[in-house]
Parts: sequence; C-alpha cells; structure tokens
Amino acid sequence: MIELANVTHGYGDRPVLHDISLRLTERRIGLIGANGSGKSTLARLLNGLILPDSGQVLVDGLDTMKQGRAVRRKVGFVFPDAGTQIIMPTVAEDVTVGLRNRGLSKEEVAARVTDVLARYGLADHHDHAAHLLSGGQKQMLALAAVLVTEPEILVCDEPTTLLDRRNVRTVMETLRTLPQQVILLTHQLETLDDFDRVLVVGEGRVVFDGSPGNAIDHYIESIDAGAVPVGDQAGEPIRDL
Ligand SMILES: Nc1ncnc2c1ncn2[C@@H]1O[C@H](COP(=O)(O)OP(=O)(O)OP(=O)(O)O)[C@@H](O)[C@H]1O
Repeated sequence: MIELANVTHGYGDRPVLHDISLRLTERRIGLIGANGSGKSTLARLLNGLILPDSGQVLVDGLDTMKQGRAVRRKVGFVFPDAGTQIIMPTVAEDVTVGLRNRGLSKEEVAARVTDVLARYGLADHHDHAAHLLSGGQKQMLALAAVLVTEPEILVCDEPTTLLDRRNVRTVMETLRTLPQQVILLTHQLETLDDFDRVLVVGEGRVVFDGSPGNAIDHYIESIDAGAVPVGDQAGEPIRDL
C-alpha cells in the first residue's frame, strides 16, 4: 500500500504539490487533471523518482526518502514517452536489463524474457532494433520491460497517449488483467470507466476523490466552469476515441 502524509513538492522555489495526504489501497486507481496540475509530479513521488520537500511517502512502510531502491523494486514506472525508456539496442536486451542483479540464472532470465515478449505481442521482435519499433510496439516494450521485473505496483504516466485505438485497447486490456495494483495517469477519461477510484488533481491538490463517473463529471464541470487556466485546456479529454 502507498501512503502519502502531508506531502509537498516544488521545483526551485515554485510549489507544485501542496500538503497531499492519501492512502492508495484500491486495485485500479486513475489520476486525472489539467495539464500542469501536478499529476506526473505526484506519480513520480510514488516510487521515489522524486522526493517530497516535506511530508512522507511510504510504500508498504518503506520510506521513499531512505529506502528508494527497495521502493523502486516494488513500484514499476512506465513513462509517457516510451522512447525515452528504451535504453538497450535490441528488444530482448531492453527487457533483460531490468533483471540484472536479481540473483536469477541465465536460463531463468531467458525464460522470463521469452515469456514476457510473447505476452505483449513482441515474440517476433526478440532481436529487432528497439528504436525501429512502431510507437505502439515501443509502448508495449516499455510495459514489458517493467512488468518482467514483477513489480507489486505499477504506475503508468499516460501510457496510451501516442497510441491508436487498437493499441489503446491492447494496453488497457493488459492493465485490466494484471494482478498488480495499477495507478494510471491519463487524459483519455473513458479508459477509467471500470476503475475502482479516480483522483482529480487541480493546481497541486487532490480536488476530488471518488468513483470514475463522479470524478470525471467533476473534472469536466471544473473545465466548463473555467477553473482551468486559459492555455491549459490542450489536455481536454478525448472522449470519443
Ligand atoms: N523537472 C521540472 N522542473 C521544473 N518544473 C517542472 C518540472 N517538472 C514539472 N514541472 C512543473 O510542475 C508543474 C506540474 O507538472 P506535472 O508534469 O506534474 O503536471 P501534469 O499534471 O502531469 O501535466 P500534463 O498533464 O501536462 O502531463 C508544471 O507547471 C510544470 O511546468
């Protein structure tokens, strides 16, 4: 379970998140909000990619400040631009890299890599150049490279933004069937319809916390009411994929 207690965070002297306290227990949790509202900052706090300026983030009791490495083993993170997450030349190598230093034999590593590539539609691309994959395939590779490490919790920052309808469906189906807890940031509001809980972030605060339907209504109403600063509406949800 992830717990935030009075967390604040800013960049330089500019505050971005203000006094956030949350207990994230549900299996599927969505995070929505206008561009620049602080969703990615909040997501990155969850696995210690960034640290609170004050307050505490605990993952199963581990403090991201003091036990970052252990936290990152528990909490996998998928970045919005899969290309930036791909670090090795070939597809198989990229999936393998996360399994280093885990005490697995060569055979175990090879078996896990083969299995995960098959599961995410990349079996035929084992030795292909990772940077030559299509955008959707790169997104699946980014997901596979994180899931092969078997994190207990998965945080995905807009994993479907660059994808076509078919790949959105594939990624969402994958997220839906995972046994892990999933925390998903998205502007594609309809992908959250069957989630257990959705948080709306507004100007660095959680301004609504509830069911997908109520949260999405709240968010849309806040946009319609002009609560979102002019210029930030580019992230208006795409409701009709
Ligand atoms: N590394 C950084 N350095 C300085 N400012 C940053 C940094 N990362 C984010 N910010 C600022 O913090 C604020 C919140 O950004 P964040 O990326 O968390 O928002 P977001 O809700 O995820 O936005 P989007 O929906 O556009 O992805 C923005 O004003 C952004 O400019």
